[in-house]
Amino acid sequence: MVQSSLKTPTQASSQFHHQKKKPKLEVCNLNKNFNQQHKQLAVLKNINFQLYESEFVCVVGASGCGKSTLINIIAGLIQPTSGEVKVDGGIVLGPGSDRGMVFQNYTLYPWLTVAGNIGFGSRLRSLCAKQRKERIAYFLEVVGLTRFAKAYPQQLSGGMKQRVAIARALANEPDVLLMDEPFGALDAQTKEQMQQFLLNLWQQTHTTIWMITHDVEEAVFLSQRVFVMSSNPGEIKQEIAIDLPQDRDVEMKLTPEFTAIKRKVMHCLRDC
Ligand SMILES: Nc1ncnc2c1ncn2[C@@H]1O[C@H](COP(=O)(O)OP(=O)(O)OP(=O)(O)O)[C@@H](O)[C@H]1O
Repeated sequence: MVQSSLKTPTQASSQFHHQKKKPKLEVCNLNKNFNQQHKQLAVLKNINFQLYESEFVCVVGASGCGKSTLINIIAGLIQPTSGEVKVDGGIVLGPGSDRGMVFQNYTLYPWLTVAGNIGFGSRLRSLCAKQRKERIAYFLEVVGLTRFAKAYPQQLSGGMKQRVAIARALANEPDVLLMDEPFGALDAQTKEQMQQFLLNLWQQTHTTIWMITHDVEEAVFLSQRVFVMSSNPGEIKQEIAIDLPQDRDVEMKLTPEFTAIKRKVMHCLRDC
């Protein structure tokens, strides 16, 4: 049942406190070189990190530092030059339904309705019709789009499309949700609404999330840890713990505590 796989905030936060055991996602000694003009370009160098169950981690770094290359390797879309990625201890050899993906540019299927898009994942398609219908209905409700179940993507706003993309990824119950600048194409107001939406969703489901963003404020607002990447080659230069209460709303962005952490991340980025 869908409901049983989602945790109440209380269950989720108690789980969060004894999480530091087995990583959900692990990246070990990872390097990636590309051939550019007959030379080997080292794009990623010695990337190592662990992501634990129910964590929300954001990655920031200058354009071209290798963030997309890294997420594509974790997704299994490209192979590393050396090193490995593990999900729940198993080595990633290619794309898989254990990793959900949400990209900046809405990757919905235009010929499917909202409900059809949400029900598209391979884990969902393996369910019987009744269970599948229930799960689609549940996730339509979670993202507030029940009324739009029969609409097509072209009839939706940018924020709604991204909510469908997030619902589609979550409905497939991935072990890790990978997001590549999911709100990068949205206007400032919609982006802020979507940040709050994602945070509320994470507080309900406590899905393990690894997200790339260019927006330092967004990274601090959403995550518990921020990885700052340097360029040429791309390395994780620093990991900054976001020591803010778990219950967050946009007003928090105006507090001195929030501003102090944001400044720390920005300085770290500048020094990279
Ligand atoms: N297939 C490829 N072949 C050769 N070089 C590549 C390839 N893909 C990426 N690169 C190079 O790797 C580097 C990192 O690119 P990547 O897209 O991962 O950076 P990024 O941090 O995601 O950038 P942005 O924030 O602008 O999206 C760049 O110098 C890019 O030119």
